[in-house]
Amino acid sequence: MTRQSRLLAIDQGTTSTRSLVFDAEGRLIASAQREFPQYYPQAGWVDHDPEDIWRDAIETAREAIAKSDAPITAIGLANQRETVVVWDRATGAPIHRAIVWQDRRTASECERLRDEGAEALVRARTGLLLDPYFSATKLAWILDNVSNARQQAERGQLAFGTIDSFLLWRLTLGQVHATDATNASRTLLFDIHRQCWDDELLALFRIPHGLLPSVQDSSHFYGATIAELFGAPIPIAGVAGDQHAAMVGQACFKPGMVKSTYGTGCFALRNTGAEPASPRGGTLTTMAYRIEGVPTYASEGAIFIAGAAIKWLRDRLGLISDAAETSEIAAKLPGNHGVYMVPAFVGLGAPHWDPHARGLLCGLTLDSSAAHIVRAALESVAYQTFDLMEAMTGDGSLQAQGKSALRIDGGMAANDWFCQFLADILDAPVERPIMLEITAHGAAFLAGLSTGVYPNLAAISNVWARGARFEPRMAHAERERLIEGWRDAVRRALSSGGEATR
Ligand SMILES: Nc1ncnc2c1ncn2[C@@H]1O[C@H](COP(=O)(O)OP(=O)(O)O)[C@@H](O)[C@H]1O
Ligand SMILES: O=P(O)(O)OC[C@H](O)CO
Repeated sequence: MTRQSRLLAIDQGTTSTRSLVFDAEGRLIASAQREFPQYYPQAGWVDHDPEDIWRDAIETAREAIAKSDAPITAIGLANQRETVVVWDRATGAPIHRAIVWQDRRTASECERLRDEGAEALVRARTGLLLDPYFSATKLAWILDNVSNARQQAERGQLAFGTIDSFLLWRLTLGQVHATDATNASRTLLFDIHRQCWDDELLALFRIPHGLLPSVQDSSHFYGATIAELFGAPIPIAGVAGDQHAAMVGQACFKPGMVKSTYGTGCFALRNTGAEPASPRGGTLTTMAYRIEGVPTYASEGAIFIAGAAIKWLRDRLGLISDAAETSEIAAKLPGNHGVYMVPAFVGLGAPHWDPHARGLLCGLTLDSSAAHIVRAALESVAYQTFDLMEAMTGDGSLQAQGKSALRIDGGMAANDWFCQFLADILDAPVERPIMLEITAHGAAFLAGLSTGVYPNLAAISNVWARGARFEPRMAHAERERLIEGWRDAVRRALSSGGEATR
């Protein structure tokens, strides 16, 4: 291990962009972060301005590099997944705002394709479902709705990418048009078994092949940044979708290991090894990571709203002024008083996959207070995780997977009350690493792996360090009662009147 190595991770998330410098022992040396605007042009639509993302990526990277005590060995990128950017190859200018993973504008197109019987093909090739969450229908929407876009795409004048591809293009001034296998696996266009773009899927979604980036390993030399950006070229040596980077950051390298990341949404991934698991109960089959050409697969449960519910309490309801207050507010209550929140603000993801579900608060009485609503928001994220585990294992327990602890990270993992409640509801221990910036850590690890900072995955496992462990301590009957109350609330929120759609 090279002692003076410094790895820069750029973690481009849904609500903020941050750059962090780590040393080879995994210590955080420097960081910088910016929140950026969210655009909601219509109900259920969510856009980002790619220029905001580019500006923040560069500014935070420059700031972190300036604070670093040694030169940067390599850069790793982690990014919000599925979000679509289309840009002009000649100018690098986006032709439309980025359409964000949370955006539901293509729900009816997905329903049309499902009615035509396309879901079996999609499920078999990609491990995913026909849901507006994924990239393909968003990309087709841009081609169909921006004047001349389809013609330009067919003439090879445009490029498509998830956020990683767009940043790679800009960092290398158009020399690199690439993505990694984890990001590709979220587009609905990539065959996860053959590890290539799939012509039948491209035809189904009407996507010209010439738009697509090349697909590389997650740990790979992608190219070097142009010298003008950071004073000297720096190799870009790792790329992964943020949830996959978190798998690496949590050192979930053995089959059966599970991590759950609580940022804007919550994404639980279980390593299934060299073979893709058959999807069950509304979970997805996806890549964990791809290293030296060898794919490692994962089962995934995706919850669209986790920390975003806490942000909503702060920004829209004004019930709190800081997310961190929620831990103490919830802890002061003896119970939830029968109040539940189903934060289906953008529909429900796994295991229900109901884009038309909408959020609700229920069980309110004249006794209910703001504190009950705050607690209900925190509780909802734990119940949703239980639903994911249940979908993955059949009974909600982590023990059923032969592993006893769930490794968690992301903004909400800082909340002790939430961590304890999660352990109680899952009836399993929850482990939180010392380093909560696990996504960025994973991106740095991937860059360090391809530049010789780490010889192998075992060296990365050695860097992972547990910060806290929460043991389940809730009585069985209480847990059952709470989960039953949650199930009742979810039935009310589903658009199909209580039946899970898949
Ligand atoms: N102490 C806390 N308790 C509950 N939620 C929190 C806490 N701190 C941050 N959050 C929530 O976590 C989210 C930020 O986490 P982060 O991992 O930075 O998200 P992202 O990468 O999606 O932008 C925000 O939605 C915020 O509301
Ligand atoms: O920005 P995050 O951390 O909420 O992650 C977003 C996911 O990648 C969407 O699939």
